[in-house]
Amino acid sequence: MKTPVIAPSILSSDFARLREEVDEVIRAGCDWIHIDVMDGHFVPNLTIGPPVVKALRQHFQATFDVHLMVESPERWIQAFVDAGADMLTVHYEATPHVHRALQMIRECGRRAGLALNPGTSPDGLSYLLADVDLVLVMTVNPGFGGQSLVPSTLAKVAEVRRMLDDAGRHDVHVQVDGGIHPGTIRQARDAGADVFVAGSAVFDEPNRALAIEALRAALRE
Ligand SMILES: O=C(CO)[C@H](O)[C@H](O)COP(=O)(O)O
Ligand SMILES: [Co+2]
Repeated sequence: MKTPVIAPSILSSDFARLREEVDEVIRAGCDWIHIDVMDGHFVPNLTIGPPVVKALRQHFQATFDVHLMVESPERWIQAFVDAGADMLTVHYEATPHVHRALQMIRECGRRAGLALNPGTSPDGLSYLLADVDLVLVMTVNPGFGGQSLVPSTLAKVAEVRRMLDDAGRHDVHVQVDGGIHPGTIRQARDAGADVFVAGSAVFDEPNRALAIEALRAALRE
């Protein structure tokens, strides 16, 4: 089984203290920093753009996992690469040119992720298995933190892991995002996920080290 990756989503952090918030979760032992980019079109919320990623990159060497919830993400790939993203995840539903978007990310020397909304079938993934380093199975509808995990998405996690295994792509990460906390993380792991995004479960807790440890402890149970 792959080593679990804990990726706090800064969407739930205090944006007025963003640098301190990121510093705190890195010191608390998180693995990646998950950055939610929303454009007000693909999802009904607006968040972070390349300047904020660039500003954080001046201070941190951690892995920046950039989740692009934007229409036509291919327009933004170069800007986020230049800003310091290590991996970029695009939504299957956000562009008719998803294969090209994944190719562009890899041509920039970055890891490419493909995200599937709760209502999206993983069938299309079968044509993209060679082009992904990560599959993000959204466990909530994208747009906001603090939602409850949609239970039907866990069967999709298992299906995606099976497709990857059948294709010999054991190296590909399966990420879950939304509603992950100590009470749900183990189910997601048992379904086949190895990367766990957690926003409110980390940033709504006063002690972030304890919050991250609670997630890891739930995985060990
Ligand atoms: O992509 C996202 C929302 O679209 C966030 O990463 C996700 O919602 C994390 O928040 P929480 O852990 O509080 O559910
Ligand atoms: Co996200």
